[in-house]
Amino acid sequence: MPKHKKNGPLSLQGAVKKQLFKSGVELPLKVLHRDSAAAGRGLPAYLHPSSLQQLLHDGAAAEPQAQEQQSSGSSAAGSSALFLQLASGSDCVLHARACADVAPGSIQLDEVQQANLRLCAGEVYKFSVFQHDSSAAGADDAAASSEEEDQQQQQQQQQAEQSMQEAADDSNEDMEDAAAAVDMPFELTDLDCEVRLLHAQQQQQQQQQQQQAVQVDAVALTRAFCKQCCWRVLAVNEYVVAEIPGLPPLLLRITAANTLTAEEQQEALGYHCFRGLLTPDTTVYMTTALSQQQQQQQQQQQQQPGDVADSAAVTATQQQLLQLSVADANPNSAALQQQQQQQQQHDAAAHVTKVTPPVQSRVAAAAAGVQLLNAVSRAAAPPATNVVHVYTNDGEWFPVKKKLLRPCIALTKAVRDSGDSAPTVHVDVDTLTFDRLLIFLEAQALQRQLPGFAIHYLDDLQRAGEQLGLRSLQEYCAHLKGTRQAALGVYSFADVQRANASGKVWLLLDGMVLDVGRWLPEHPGGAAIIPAQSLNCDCSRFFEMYHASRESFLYIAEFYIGELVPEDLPHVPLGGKQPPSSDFLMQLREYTAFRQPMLAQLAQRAPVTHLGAGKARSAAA
Ligand code: HEM
Repeated sequence: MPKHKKNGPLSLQGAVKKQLFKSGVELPLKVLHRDSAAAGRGLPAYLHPSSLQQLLHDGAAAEPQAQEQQSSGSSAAGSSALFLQLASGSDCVLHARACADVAPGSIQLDEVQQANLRLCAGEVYKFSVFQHDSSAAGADDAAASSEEEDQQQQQQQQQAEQSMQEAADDSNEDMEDAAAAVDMPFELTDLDCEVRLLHAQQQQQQQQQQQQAVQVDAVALTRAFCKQCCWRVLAVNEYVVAEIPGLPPLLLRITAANTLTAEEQQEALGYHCFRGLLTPDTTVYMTTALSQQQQQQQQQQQQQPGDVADSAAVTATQQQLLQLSVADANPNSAALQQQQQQQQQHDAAAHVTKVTPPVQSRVAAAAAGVQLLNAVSRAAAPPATNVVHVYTNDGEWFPVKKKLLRPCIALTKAVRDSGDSAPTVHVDVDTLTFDRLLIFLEAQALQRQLPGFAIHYLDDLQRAGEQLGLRSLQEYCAHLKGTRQAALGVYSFADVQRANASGKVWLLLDGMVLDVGRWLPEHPGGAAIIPAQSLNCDCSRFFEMYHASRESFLYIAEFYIGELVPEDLPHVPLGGKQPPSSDFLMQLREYTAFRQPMLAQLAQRAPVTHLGAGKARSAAA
């Protein structure tokens, strides 16, 4: 079971999701500037206690979701700390506290907070209480919570509260309260930060004269960062300014955030994490930032065959990463000692050279203004085998989870490929259309609201659906265009026989009519067996015999074109020597609940009393 089952990421195209998510009371607040260099870095946003109360309590008559927010926020009321976000939706989440010195109706933010939220001092913006939408977790996480999960969550929460207690010092008590305010919503497993000097240009000029970069101990930096940000919500591309005594201020940019482990990510569908809660269990990776000019130089170096060794060395520096848990911010912690021991063992085994990078690396780091010492690389991810590498007709490449592509029946072979490396397919679809197709697939897989594509994209999308055998997309586009024909029908046995005689391949499976013609070349059992054995009969028994797994059930919806008129059922010969088992039929019906609307319509219509060819056919959907 995924560790973060209920506390998954805010995922699926953050912007879209944020719009769907109603955020309760929206309070206009005027932004007041606070000089962080003078007041101290890493302080929360401050607002007047009355504003905080308004945010928490004015929404008494709000919608249920908003009320839920009130209750989650009310625990923060006592401690006068909470998480806020822009009402219009923002990735960055503010940790805010009440302060009587701030004028009512305003909020005091330092320059980093303003930059993160793209706000100008003196302007008025609407804010609301932030609440993590746990329903946005991956599809696999969408299931209702079982007792076991609840217990696990309680345990996790107790553990977290305990470690929170341990990690607490005077300066982060407020942050704990704020974390409690959103009921421990979504913990980060790991986070990547890119480091540079805050005042890079000025510093670089000085360094150029001195020909050296500022040397930063990655361990000390991580400790400082974690101490400042523990129990705060951090978002990708958010900036944090960290200070280490004796060094100029450092600017950290969050470059990646994950609430699932690498293995869990492999499994999860539609996982797009862009923010989460930093906890004592989060692993933080640090790397130096390369300036644009350096990146260009690096690319040029890589293009020159003779310089391969040099460019590799520069890349290695860029990849210098630090892995350190927040809990290890305490130098005496057992975890740190254990990790150091493990690291020593690992280094001895892997012959990792750290601390002193090669000369080229030092030059690269110097240009970025920072040289990280004691950096350790993130373990390389194993090659993914659960993806298909899809190349679009304009040369773009998408690694897509096999599970997500399953409804694309034209890709069945690739999806079912069980080789050691991920299969590659080329599709005659352009990048933008394929991107939209993926959004559709993801919404469909996660049972979310389907995206409302603009009318001018629909033709391309419909064609892409046809290309990839994605019927649901074809139908959806037709539906959006308002030209949807009666896609599903009620067919007589004679209709089916006639279709098969005309070269189509229509199967009858427990009363369902399935058009599998275009898919035959992709059928894992081969293209020949179905037409040879299963036309013009009920193929339920063959289906049961040949398909040991239930995977084949998952495809049926893609072929479903309607129902056989019930009166004809007794006249359809059975394929195979005996009828299908009742167990099989029960399972089949469980997997084909999509039939229900058609069956309900059939139950209401007047019975047909003869086998009149074509007469039974009626538009049903
Ligand atoms: C909508 C109709 C069908 C679908 C979606 C379908 C799907 C599949 C799938 C996914 C497999 C891979 C093995 C598995 O998952 O169990 C498979 C294998 C196979 N199918 Fe089908 N199938 C269909 C109809 C049929 C019919 C009607 C026949 C026979 C008349 C048939 C014969 C086979 C055979 C012989 C294999 C290979 C079994 C093996 O290697 O053990 N299939 N099919």
